[in-house]
Amino acid sequence: MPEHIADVLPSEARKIEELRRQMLDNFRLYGYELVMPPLLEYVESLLAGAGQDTDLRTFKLVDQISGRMLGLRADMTTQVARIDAHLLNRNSVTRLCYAGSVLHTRPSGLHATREPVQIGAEIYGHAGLEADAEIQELALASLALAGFTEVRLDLAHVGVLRAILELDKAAEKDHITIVQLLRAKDVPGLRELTAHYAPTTRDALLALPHLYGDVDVLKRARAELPDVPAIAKALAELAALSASAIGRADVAIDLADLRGYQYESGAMFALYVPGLPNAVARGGRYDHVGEAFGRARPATGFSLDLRELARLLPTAERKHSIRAPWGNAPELKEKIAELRKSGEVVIQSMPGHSNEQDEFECDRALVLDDNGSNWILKNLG
Ligand SMILES: N[C@@H](Cc1c[nH]c[nH+]1)C(=O)O
Repeated sequence: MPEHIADVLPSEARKIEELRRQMLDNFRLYGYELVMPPLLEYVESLLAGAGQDTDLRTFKLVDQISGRMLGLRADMTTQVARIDAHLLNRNSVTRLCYAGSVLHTRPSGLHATREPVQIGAEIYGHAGLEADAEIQELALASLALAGFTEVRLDLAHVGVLRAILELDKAAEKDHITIVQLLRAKDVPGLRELTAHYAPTTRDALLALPHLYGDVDVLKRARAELPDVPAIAKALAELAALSASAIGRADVAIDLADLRGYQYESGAMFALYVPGLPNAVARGGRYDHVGEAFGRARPATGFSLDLRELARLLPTAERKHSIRAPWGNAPELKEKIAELRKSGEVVIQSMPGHSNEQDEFECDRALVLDDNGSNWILKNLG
């Protein structure tokens, strides 16, 4: 097997599948419609509106039919945005959800898989914070379904850095380097790069790595960052979103968090659970991806990797099941069908073999009673 590619064996597969069903069912309760974008498509449409990171993470191959370059999806969010922009052509609010494998050319961490199972939900057509708040609530509800009670919500906002850069042409030119330095929290590097910038820009950029902590950070940010409408608006949005998460997660603000800086255009969040240093779920606003498909639509959503989440959960208990003989007798077949209909797992033994499963534990057997006329259940001690 290639590195960071692996089979998913029964007990793990069961955990992933159970989570997938629970989360999709919950999305449905909020009115999200399921879509299934293709595993691969032309690279231009796959990467439309996405950043350089997604490009580097995307496996590419040549299409034998068209001779054009195809990409294997590394993130389903842009595909779902394309579906909203091109195919649905609705003007009102559209809620879409999805679940499927994505592929990464390189793993995102030491133990990360290169084939995550991505699940997520997106809202199109509403620019207000209500949509962001619903997505945030859905992401938290998804982790609650998986059994995580201690969750930290980190909030960030693309608008803050963008507004600072707009104040200074020199800084705008160094945009990509600045993002890299901020991501690495490399303050000395940042100090060197910003030495010749206007003092307000320099001070603002150097303040960002320190603007991390509980919601009081927002007050500090108002005092330390330039007093321009775009920054005030971003900070107000973060205040509102942190208020809507109170009681459901520990909220932290991180104004230098740019790890998901791909297509995002507004407030972003990351969810953390104990035992894992990386975020288990990410989301945020990305209003400009639709434009790349010719139809600007406000957009916000979140996604997470079910494989990674399942890894953090204890092994699922083996399901109690019933062992039955193999046979053609109508009474036996009828009895087995009846038990299965009632939700019991009935495993018929193949002649000459015993059963071996990771997932099921046969605690009962279907046997003929003493008269040899009725099929009854016998407890296996
Ligand atoms: N797909 C993004 C998260 C996201 C979903 N919708 C908007 N943002 C990611 O994997 O980081």
